Amino acid sequence: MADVQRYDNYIDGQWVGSDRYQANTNPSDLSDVIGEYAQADAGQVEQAFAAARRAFPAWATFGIQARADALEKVGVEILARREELGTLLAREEGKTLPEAIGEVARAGNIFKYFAGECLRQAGETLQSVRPGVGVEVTREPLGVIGLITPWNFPIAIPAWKIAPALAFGNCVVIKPADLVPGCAWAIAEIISRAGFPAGVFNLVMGRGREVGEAIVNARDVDAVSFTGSVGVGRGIAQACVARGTKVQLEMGGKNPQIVLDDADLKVAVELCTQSAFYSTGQRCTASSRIIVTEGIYDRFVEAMVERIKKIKVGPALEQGVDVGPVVSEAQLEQDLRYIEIGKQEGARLACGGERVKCGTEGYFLAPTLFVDSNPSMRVSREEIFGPVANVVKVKDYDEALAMANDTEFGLSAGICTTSLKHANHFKRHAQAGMVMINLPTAGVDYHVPFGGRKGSSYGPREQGRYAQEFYTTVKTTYIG
Ligand SMILES: NC(=O)C1=CN([C@@H]2O[C@H](COP(=O)(O)OP(=O)(O)OC[C@H]3O[C@@H](n4cnc5c(N)ncnc54)[C@H](OP(=O)(O)O)[C@@H]3O)[C@@H](O)[C@H]2O)C=CC1
Ligand SMILES: O=C(O)CCC(=O)C(=O)O
Repeated sequence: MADVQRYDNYIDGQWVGSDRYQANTNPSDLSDVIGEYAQADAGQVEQAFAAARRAFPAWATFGIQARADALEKVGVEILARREELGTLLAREEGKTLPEAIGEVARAGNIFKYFAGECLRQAGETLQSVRPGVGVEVTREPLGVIGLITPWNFPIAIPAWKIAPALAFGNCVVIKPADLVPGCAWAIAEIISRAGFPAGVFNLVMGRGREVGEAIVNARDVDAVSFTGSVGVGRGIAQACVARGTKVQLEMGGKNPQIVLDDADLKVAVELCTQSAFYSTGQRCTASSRIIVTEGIYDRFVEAMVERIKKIKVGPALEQGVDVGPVVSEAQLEQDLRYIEIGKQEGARLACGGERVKCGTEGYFLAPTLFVDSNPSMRVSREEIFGPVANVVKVKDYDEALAMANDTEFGLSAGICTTSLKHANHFKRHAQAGMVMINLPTAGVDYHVPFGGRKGSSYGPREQGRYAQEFYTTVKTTYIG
């Protein structure tokens, strides 16, 4: 471990070391240590907030051209380094290299998009109901924002929280997931050279129980944006609401993917494979709940199993690999536990279910499909967050729709059909924040709203111009 590089926190424009460092390990090859990353303590989190608070008044009124230029610079550099950063992402998280490069490109484009948003901020001018009085409605930054991000999108999710926060004039303290600090550190390093004043952006790495909680409970935090598990998200919401701190949560999903009798079978199989297994199923938009009408059910299951057998599982950086490893031992244990639960509940295991041996020691799991499941099984109701999906047979569209909506979540919902009538009806009646017609439930654009209903999300949407709802506050001015 002698030549493993150490990476520090970034506070008030300085790289700050720690007495504790955590190894960042490659889930495709446990002998590969990417680096050692500083673990912040509560004192450093406090310093980061104090620096952000000091920087806020000047940043809030910084010229919009200079703000846009700095964000544009970050986006351009991320895009220029997409292969290098994609390799880092694939190493630390386990996405395949093409997926990882795609995610890096998404992050670069997000910074460029929000560079443009700096210049597009607009208000409204109205007449007052009182003669001779004018009314203006404008938006202002909130102050200092705490950002807590998960491991499954190590660069895109930090980007889609950092970029709007800074674009709209806020200062930031971010804690990335301890499993994958490398990409967030790389963003911080780029930001450190892009022209932002000291204290505007701060990176504090470490465990959620320590650094995450210190962010949520910081005296100086004006708002918290979180993506991760339902349990942690709800705890953060309670702490924030108790203090009147604005909060935004993106959490789990149990996204339904309906396949109707009239679907194009090839299209249906391909998009269900994408939804369930690509990115190792580790997406809150993944679909592990495939609902199929009885006329196509047998043909669908047979074709799906054939397709899954062609999926190549292996190290994320190996050419031709479709599905990389599970991110960690804990997540692998969770996936295997659900596979056992599915078997005990009486779902039929059509393929997968076991670990896969590759040339390196890593957390490889075969894409797993349960069939003949029923909707009350835990594998049909609970988020697994791995390459594990199950298929349920229904009579017709009406039953499929009712089953799709019968969940505590509401992030993404998909339908595969050639019927315009059913597609239109589903678009209107699916209880989800995002609806996909003849497309996988996962895989979203960066310039349009992202978020869900029910237990999946809380607070305003992320991404695109809708991001301003969370990152700004509205002021109404009356002019006599
Ligand atoms: N919706 C989504 O996009 C995601 C959903 N999940 C779901 O969550 C499950 C568990 O994954 P996991 O990584 O443990 O998710 P967590 O919710 O634990 O982690 C998300 C982020 O929150 C931090 N965190 C953890 N505990 C606290 C806390 N008490 N206060 C403040 N921040 C905290 C984590 O820190 P750290 O991990 O560094 O300790 C991480 O940065 C998955 O199996 C999946 O079902 C997971 C990831 C993304
Ligand atoms: O499907 C996508 O493109 C985004 C998914 C996502 O944001 C998540 O899993 O947290």
